[in-house]
Amino acid sequence: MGTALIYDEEMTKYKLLWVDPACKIEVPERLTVSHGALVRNGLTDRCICLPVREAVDAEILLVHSEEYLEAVKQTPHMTLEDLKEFTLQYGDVYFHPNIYHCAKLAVGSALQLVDSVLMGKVKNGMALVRPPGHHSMRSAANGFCVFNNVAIAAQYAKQKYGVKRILIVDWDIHHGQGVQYCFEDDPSVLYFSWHRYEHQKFWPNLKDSDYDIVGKGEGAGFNINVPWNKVGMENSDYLSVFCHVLLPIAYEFCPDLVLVCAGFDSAIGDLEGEMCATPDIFAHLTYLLMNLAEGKLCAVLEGGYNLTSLAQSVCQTVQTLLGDPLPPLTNLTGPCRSTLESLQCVRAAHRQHWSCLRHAVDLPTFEISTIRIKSSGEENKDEAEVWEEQKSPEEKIWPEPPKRVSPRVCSAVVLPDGVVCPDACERLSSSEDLGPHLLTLKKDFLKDADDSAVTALSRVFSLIDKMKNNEIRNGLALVGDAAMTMTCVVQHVAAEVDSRVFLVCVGNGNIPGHIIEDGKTLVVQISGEDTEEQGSKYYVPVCLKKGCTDTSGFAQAMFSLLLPLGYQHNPSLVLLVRMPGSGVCDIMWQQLTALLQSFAQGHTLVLLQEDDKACVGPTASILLGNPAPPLGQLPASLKEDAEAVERLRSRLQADWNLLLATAPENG
Ligand SMILES: NCCCNCCCCCC(O)(O)C(F)(F)F
Ligand SMILES: [Zn+2]
Repeated sequence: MGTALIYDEEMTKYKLLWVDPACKIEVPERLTVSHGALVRNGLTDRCICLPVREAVDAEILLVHSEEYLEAVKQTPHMTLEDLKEFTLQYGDVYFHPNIYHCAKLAVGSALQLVDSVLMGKVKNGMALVRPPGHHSMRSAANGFCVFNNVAIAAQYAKQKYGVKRILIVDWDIHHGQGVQYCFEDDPSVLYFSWHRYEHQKFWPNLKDSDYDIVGKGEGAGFNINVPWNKVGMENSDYLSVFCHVLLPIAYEFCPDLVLVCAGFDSAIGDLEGEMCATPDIFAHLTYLLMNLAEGKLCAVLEGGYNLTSLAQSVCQTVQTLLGDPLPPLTNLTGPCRSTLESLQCVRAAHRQHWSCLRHAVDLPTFEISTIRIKSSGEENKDEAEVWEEQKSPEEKIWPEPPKRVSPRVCSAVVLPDGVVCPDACERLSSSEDLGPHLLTLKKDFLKDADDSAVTALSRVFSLIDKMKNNEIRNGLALVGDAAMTMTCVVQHVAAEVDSRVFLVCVGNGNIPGHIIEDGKTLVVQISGEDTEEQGSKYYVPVCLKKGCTDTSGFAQAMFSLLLPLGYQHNPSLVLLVRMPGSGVCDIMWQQLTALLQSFAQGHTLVLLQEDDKACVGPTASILLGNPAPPLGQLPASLKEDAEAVERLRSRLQADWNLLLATAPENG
């Protein structure tokens, strides 16, 4: 199944007709440059382009009041003066004779996208729309928004398809208060938003946007606000919020559909957001959401005002939806202090609502956001602050996101004769010669191994060589001795200068010390064996009381340990080994295999032990880019497991600061 793209140039046919500094950034070119970039990068040809349609009244009334809809209906016939008059009743928004038509198309585009995903015609998609939607409320336009495209899409999905749980992720730099108000008492819609807040000093200046607003009544816990109290946030900040807040809760919630308020004013270069995250971060944010709801993800454009970073971010998002390998994220320096304070506060506010947070170390709730803004007048600001505001933020520059090339072959496999090669995988031909390096290895490691083991190892090595040359994206090998093969592979790869291996070992089995000491190989071992005391900076033994059968403990280790470590290690190869008798369930194994494709541009080598040949099919399915099945709503993990993971994180976070989720006590 493909990726839908919905766009129509009709939605460029309205603009600001008078002087209004607050609205002048919302221009038609936002859509034309975004779509133009997709065309130029050959991405529109790879998508399924769906036609737009106008939303009908009944669909708009899923969220908005009749009186508001009636009022907006009058705008096409208004004179310029009437339009100005009409606009005055709302904030930071403008009307135009054609905006009602475009607003219906924007809603209709979102609904077309939901239809095509939920009817199984496409696997995911993006709608490039204007006017945006997430600020508009039941009876009010606001913040360039007329109808709440994504909120209507959520209600529509519930009503028409009986969707039980919907996750809305709003990565626009502004708080989508319209979405929050629409679902604040609704436990079937989990709304997550991060937004520039600066202790309520930033638009829309609402106390309702703070971290302690968690939803009401039945909806308590289903509204997550992550305030950015400083500008200049980077990729590390965004990733740490995904790893330590959004993903654990989202997996516990287990949505049937994911909607994204895809605003790109949170990217570098945008004068509204003033953040420093680069466009390629959206490739990762999109990917991290694609293993929820079996990949049913609908992204709808919201904001984004720097036409260069907007176009690049849109392309990064669509390329990920199409299944292209993710770009490497370099120099992740870890979250800043302000982010840690926000993380700490949000996790504290939601602890009582989500079991994944229940055992988090005791979290004092910072009073950071109770620093109320002094009375809004200038008189309280010292001249430095006033000057600061008047100084225009300097022109940001950033590198063009790297090209993301899909190798000719996605998945290559090495299987013993008699084991069927899964569809769409390429079996490595047995003609591969025994590389020279092997003969030395044979002496060192394989002296007593039989020829079939040596042959299998030579083929595994050629899988690695093909990944290095980007001839294949990933590989899977069914071998006689997974542990021995693992050791040889690490040895082989570590011998190369700029190689770094991320070894994830599921199940019991000892990891030879010598493969860890050079700092090029980071090992995370998830098992039921208590090997904690042997931990080091590069060897992270996660031991789960009930072993790998415990999905909650396993999932928690995945998000709060494995993801941050993997991002910070930034490997050139991911080696995923399933030890015999690990007890890990297939779905968890598939989720892990999927998640690890965030690293090394998808160059994952999976090693399975021969008697695990039943895992070949399910593993290959994920390596081929199919979404992992849902884990189901996750119960609380065992207290001692959660505490064990927390102890590991606190031991490791000095070396790996993406693990941090609380602000250090000292000043
Ligand atoms: N310096 C100009 C002040 C502008 N204040 C209003 C900002 C509205 C943001 C709208 C948006 O980006 O959130 C949307 F996604 F809805 F388009
Ligand atoms: Zn915005």
